[in-house]
Amino acid sequence: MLYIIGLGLGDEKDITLRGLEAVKNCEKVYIEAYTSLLSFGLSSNGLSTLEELYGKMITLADREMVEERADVIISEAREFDVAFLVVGDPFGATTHTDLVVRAKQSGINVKVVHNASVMNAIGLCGLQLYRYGETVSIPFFTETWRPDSFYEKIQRNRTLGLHTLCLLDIRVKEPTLESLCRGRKQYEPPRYMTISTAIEQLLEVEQARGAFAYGEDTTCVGFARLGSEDQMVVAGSMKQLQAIDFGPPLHCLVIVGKTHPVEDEMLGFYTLKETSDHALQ
Ligand SMILES: C[S@@+](CC[C@H](N)C(=O)[O-])C[C@H]1O[C@@H](n2cnc3c(N)ncnc32)[C@H](O)[C@@H]1O
Repeated sequence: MLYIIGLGLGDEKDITLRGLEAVKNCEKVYIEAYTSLLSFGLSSNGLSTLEELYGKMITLADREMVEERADVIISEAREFDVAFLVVGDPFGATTHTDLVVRAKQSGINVKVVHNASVMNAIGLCGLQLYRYGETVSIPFFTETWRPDSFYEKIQRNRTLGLHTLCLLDIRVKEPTLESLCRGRKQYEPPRYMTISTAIEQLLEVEQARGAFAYGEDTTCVGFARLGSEDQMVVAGSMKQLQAIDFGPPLHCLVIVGKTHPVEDEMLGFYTLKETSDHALQ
């Protein structure tokens, strides 16, 4: 059996009882470490916190292992129970659907244990799930690669009066060119996009496209470290949020569409006038 288990968003305490029971019964435990991040990170310290709690060794699975060597995980699951842990919910990132499909096609039983995902945590600012449009991803721009397909999607959402959840890029562990040339894979440290960078890129694209999908004065909500003790939620214009230091990752951003009066009341609790305490729960 292959168990795909969501860990929630905060720390080691957010696993469900159902998930914990499954992990404890599995012979091998993998953790996926490239689509999200627990508040304590997945450094060796973070990993040993989890290992201690589960009473199991955990194998850190990078993108290459999950996407190119999924058959190893699947063939192990043919022999014994395997747990594959995902921060957030297993289906909060498209990539894990592929693992489920491949396992099922190989005749392996798959059991999914759900947990909180960024997709439901954003509701805490009072914007209602059914008033959200299509979610977009904002990738890191480079000198030569500045993809902007998110622009039309945001424009469409805003024309319909809908809110847009923007997921911000995570660049994890690319081997440096130099290390590859020397024949030894050495990885770059991960990069996590901040709200400030996301807004800078969004405004750059608006300036280039000029269709007034949004602008400096558009109301947004910035979220940092949702689910952790020091989570931060602030509502304000793009320009205002760009100037705020939201601290360590992960961050995401919502571009607010047309609001219902109840949404306005809730958003009021997070607007910038009361910034003495951003870490509203
Ligand atoms: C692929 S998505 C979500 C994956 C995760 N499995 C889930 O269900 O939440 C990853 C993106 O969601 C956002 N995100 C995830 N967790 C977050 C958190 N705790 N606080 C703020 N943003 C978060 C970030 O923008 C991050 O790059």
